[in-house]
Amino acid sequence: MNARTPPAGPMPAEWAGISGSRELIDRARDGIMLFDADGRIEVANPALERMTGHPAGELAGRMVSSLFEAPADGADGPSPESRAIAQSCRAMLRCFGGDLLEVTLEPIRLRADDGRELGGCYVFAHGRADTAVRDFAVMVSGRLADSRRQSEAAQDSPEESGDAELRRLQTFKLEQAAILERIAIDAPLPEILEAVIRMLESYAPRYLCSILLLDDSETQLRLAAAPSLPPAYTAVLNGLRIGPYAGSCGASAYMGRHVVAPDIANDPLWHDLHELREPALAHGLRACWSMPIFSAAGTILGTFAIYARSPSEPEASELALQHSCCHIASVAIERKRALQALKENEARFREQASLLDNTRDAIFTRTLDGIILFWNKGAERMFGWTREEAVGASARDLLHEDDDPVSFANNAQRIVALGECIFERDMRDKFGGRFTVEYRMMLIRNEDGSPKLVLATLSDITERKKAEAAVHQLAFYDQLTQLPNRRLLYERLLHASAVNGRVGRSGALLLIDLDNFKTINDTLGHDKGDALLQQAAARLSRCMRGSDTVARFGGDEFVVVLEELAGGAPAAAARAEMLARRLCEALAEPFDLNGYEHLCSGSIGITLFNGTEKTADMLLKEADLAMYRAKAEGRNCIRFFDPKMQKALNRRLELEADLRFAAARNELLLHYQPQVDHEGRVTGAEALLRWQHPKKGTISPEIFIPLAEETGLMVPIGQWVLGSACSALAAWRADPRLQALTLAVNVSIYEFRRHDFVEHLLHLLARSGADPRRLKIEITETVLAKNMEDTVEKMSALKRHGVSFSLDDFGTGYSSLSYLKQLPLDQVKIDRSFVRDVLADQNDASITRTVIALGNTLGLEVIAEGVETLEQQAFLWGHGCYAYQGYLYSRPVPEPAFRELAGKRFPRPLAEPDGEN
Ligand SMILES: Nc1nc2c(ncn2[C@@H]2O[C@@H]3COP(=O)(O)O[C@H]4[C@@H](O)[C@H](n5cnc6c(=O)[nH]c(N)nc65)O[C@@H]4COP(=O)(O)O[C@H]3[C@H]2O)c(=O)[nH]1
Repeated sequence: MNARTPPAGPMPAEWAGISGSRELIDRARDGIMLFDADGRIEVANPALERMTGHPAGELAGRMVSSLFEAPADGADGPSPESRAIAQSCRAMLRCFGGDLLEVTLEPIRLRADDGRELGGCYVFAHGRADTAVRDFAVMVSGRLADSRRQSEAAQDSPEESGDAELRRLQTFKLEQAAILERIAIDAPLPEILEAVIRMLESYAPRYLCSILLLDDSETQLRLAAAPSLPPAYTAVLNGLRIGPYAGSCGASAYMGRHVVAPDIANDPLWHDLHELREPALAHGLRACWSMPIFSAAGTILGTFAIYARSPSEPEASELALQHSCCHIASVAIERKRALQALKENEARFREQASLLDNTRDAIFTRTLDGIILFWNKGAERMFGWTREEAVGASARDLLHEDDDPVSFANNAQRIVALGECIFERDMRDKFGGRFTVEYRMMLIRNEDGSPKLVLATLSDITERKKAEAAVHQLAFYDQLTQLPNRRLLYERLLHASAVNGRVGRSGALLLIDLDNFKTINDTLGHDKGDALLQQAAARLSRCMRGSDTVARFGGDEFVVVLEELAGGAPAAAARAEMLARRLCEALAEPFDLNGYEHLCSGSIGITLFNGTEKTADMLLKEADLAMYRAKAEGRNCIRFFDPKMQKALNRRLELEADLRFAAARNELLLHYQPQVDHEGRVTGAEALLRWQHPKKGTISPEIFIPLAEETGLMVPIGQWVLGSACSALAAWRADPRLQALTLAVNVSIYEFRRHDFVEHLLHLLARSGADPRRLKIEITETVLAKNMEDTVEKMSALKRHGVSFSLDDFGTGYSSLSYLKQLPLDQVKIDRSFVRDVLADQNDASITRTVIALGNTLGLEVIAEGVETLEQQAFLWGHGCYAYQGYLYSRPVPEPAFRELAGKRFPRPLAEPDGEN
């Protein structure tokens, strides 16, 4: 545009050239007026009349300025003289009746080539002017100028040039529509951009155009379309850096505005751009006007450049065309990018969905009402419903959520409240198959935070649950009877005592022992023993209520915990006894052990509890004591624990604790009781263990030996005894009075059974230097009862080293005498219980005689213990027993006293007493 413009002349006749465009102007939504160089209105369209309320046709002929108040934005008034092309502004329009209306004004000024003012066109809009209308108005105005030029040059008839213009314009519009259609059908972008360029180039054949797009780095422009520009030039143009002096396009993209280089050869923007400028000039490109292509959001997408072959500046019409092309290009680029983004999103979504399909878990989404929206392959596999069947269906129906409506409703509430919840649930598939899942629900929210939908992830944990159940079964249940085992019993007992203590209720613990079970196992075999335990367990369970527990405590012992016994202690005891009777009756029914009928009974010990002051162990001990009382009192009976038992129990517990350290504290010692022959000579001694308790004085072995045997202390104590006896024997070797004596030592079955008993004893003998031939081991019949082979083997091994054996308490056991022949014994000992009444009791006398005869027959020495009187001695002597031990000679004494006794001669038995039995 030439700035040195001469004053405007009269209204040119060329206005008639727009007559063919009137229809378009009249139909426009925005107000349009055309005015001459003096500012007199020539044309005002109906939209403008509607806006201002001026009657139709009344505006034509008025001065433009009469319609305006001062401009609203404080800029210069929109008089034709003061407005530049294409600068929109706010203006106040004076309406019919005087009201003011604020509008957006798009002014377009028209000048002749010689700079004369030709008039102008104003477009009024309430908001932003319709770009299409604006472009159109600009174009019409531009065409007016062209038309005037042509009429001046050719003096053609105005109607003809107006028609030609209208045809070109219609062609342009048709092409524009065709391009929009191609955009709509998603034709390739380069094709569309090229069509946009061709549209302009065919409308204005003297120009060549290019479209460059900003690359991802936003620092360079890439060639997108330039069909008519020479390839040698476009090759250099491609990759143009943007910047303030980077040619028309580089500067336009950099500054974000229209940049005009009227003469490339002299333009400062092109000055430093030799590599581009030279080829441009070489190919006859002299002017370049570049316009940024904006996105709807206002960011720069690229540039649209028009090249002219002679130095020039754009006319209003050319600017309008360029603007229009930029607009179409922007729509095409943005739509293409949006479609591309959509496609990428879709691809990403499909990829994510296929990832979801690869998981083993079932994943689905549903609305808050339960309508399924998404259903992955895992869900198809888990539930058997295909995606087509599931999407749109109700989760309630598909997943049988009504199976447990309460828990489901609770979880649905929880998820809305907490946003997430996890629970385990049994489910059913389409075909009725059942399985267990870990069900995770997560609430997905809308952007405003309101609940949108629920994402559910379900993992099948059926196998894990089974494995857990199997582990639990192994850990807490007895495998033979399937009853709770000892560990679970302790837990239940703990729980029962805690609950009962809280609510002030009583409970009872029953310990049931099957009478003579060991005999069944030993005589009938383990399979029958197992069958008996299984059937007994089933019978006991049948007598129980749901709240009670029957457990297998081990071996043939069962424990019952009665948790909820109503009433006080007496009522609870009565109830417990009643149940115990029922249990006894149940056990009394004959058992069918794989075809073998067996009658059984049980002994039951009961203790009551109602709080936690007694531990599970204490309760079990109490029931155990009561059960032993029941057994001692004839089996098949029921006994309650009473506090006296408790006292005894306490004493026993204390003693046990003390006994544990007795050897270490040197509280154990050996006493020696002489053994005498029929000549009255001391032949040996029996070593008898004594416990010198620091507070309780001497404690009898008859009290502490059974305790040691029960508590596992017998082995270390027995080892101490054997060690001490060996040491004594070794010491005796040096004393002529003692060196020929034997020393009898009691060995418990618990010591004898140990696999290394022989080695250990031989080691003690060797270490001490004692003569094995002087050591006599006293064993009881219980040693013989089990594993005869092992017993014979051990005895024989020791015998080979000179150790001899005496059978203690002979006659008191139940064992058959026949095995005596198999044993490498040296001596049998008549139990002192027979000797005591041998003169008074016929039975004892005859047993004593039989034992002596048997011993003699087998070639074994017979010794009698507990000989207190000369009469007893005489009886024994008279029936062939020539060795004695008893208070008649001496009580067990400490070693120094025994040394004295060893040299002593006791009176020999002279004759049998009168009145022999
Ligand atoms: N009424 C009466 N009693 C007499 C008479 N002569 C001896 N006695 C007692 O009879 C018991 C004999 O020992 P036992 O039958 O082996 O019976 C022993 C034995 O079974 C066990 N015992 C003692 N010391 C040991 C030991 O070191 N190891 C093992 N395993 N058991 C032992 O303790 C039991 C009791 O031992 P003690 O109390 O020492 O009792 C001793 C002894 O003091 C008598 O004329 N009249």
